[in-house]
Amino acid sequence: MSVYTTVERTELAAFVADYDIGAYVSHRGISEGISNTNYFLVTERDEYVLTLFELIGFDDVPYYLELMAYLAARGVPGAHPVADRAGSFMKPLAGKPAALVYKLEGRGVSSQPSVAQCRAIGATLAQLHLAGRDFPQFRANDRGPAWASAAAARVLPKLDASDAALLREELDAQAAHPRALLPQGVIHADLFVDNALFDGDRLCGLIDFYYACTDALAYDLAITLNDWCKLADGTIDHERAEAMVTAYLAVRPFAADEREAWPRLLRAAALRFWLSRLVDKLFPMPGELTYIKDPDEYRRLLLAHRADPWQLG
Ligand SMILES: Nc1ncnc2c1ncn2[C@@H]1O[C@H](COP(=O)(O)OP(=O)(O)OP(=O)(O)O)[C@@H](O)[C@H]1O
Ligand SMILES: N[C@@H](CCO)C(=O)O
Repeated sequence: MSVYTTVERTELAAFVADYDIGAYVSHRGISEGISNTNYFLVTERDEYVLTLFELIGFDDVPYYLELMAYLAARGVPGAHPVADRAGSFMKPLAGKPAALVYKLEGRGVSSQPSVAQCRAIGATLAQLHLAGRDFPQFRANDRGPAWASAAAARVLPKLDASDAALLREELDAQAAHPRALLPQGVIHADLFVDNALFDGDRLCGLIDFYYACTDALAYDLAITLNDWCKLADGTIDHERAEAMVTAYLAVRPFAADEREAWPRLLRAAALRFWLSRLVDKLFPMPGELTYIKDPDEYRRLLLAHRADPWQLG
């Protein structure tokens, strides 16, 4: 359920009147999604998604919306925010930061996407990285190395000896090769299967840019690959993975240092979600909107990448 803030018809009709999008017709809550309140909104002119940000503050929301507009203007298929008559993408609604984006066609894909879908995501991620190169704003990764050390300090006392050793070893291995030295740019940072809409094998667009930041570009491909290409047993489906990487590299070839770092980046990406899921599981926040996903999925993936490093030829 993802309607945390209820908005009444009259309130929304007044909100819509600040935009040049035709008069309010109807709205209904969207059940998918975890962090924000989302509604489908119909006006006399078109259909939109209205998001009320539950966990992101007024100061932070504009970065994401301006990035989404910037990427969409450069042809990256994805959610495109709508500006109000004053030119702003964000407006307060029910005391929360809120935004309208154009509704994309398509629907979410299954947890085991097709090879063609993986290829489309690889190519589009590379396109996003190229399009974002000159985006003028910088945002540090909230889930970067400093966060990882702090998160590890919290969870380590609660892990068994073997998991604690794995976590310590992996953090040390990653710290010895800082990703900050690799080519940097805007990354999506959470391009999981639930953040892309497809019509069959045709990609309609990317959504949920709310972890986007500046970080190593190749790391973003590693995050994406881990989710799109993982099998239920925690190993990687090589056919899907090859398709995604080949499609990415055809648009944006890796530099030599990215190729060398690749096996380590796959581990870094697995570590990041193992850690965030561990924190959510071990320190559930009463009343907080956290849906707990299985940390073990990512521990298994980390172990698989350590046992079978993928060296790019
Ligand atoms: N631009 C869009 N066009 C069509 N549908 C959208 C769009 N944006 C969001 N949706 C729909 O709304 C659902 C929830 O969106 P989203 O995943 O961004 O939720 P969230 O709560 O903001 O994020 P998260 O799930 O990461 O916490 C999506 O699964 C999708 O069905
Ligand atoms: N994609 C994340 C949750 C939302 O960021 C995960 O699966 O752990």
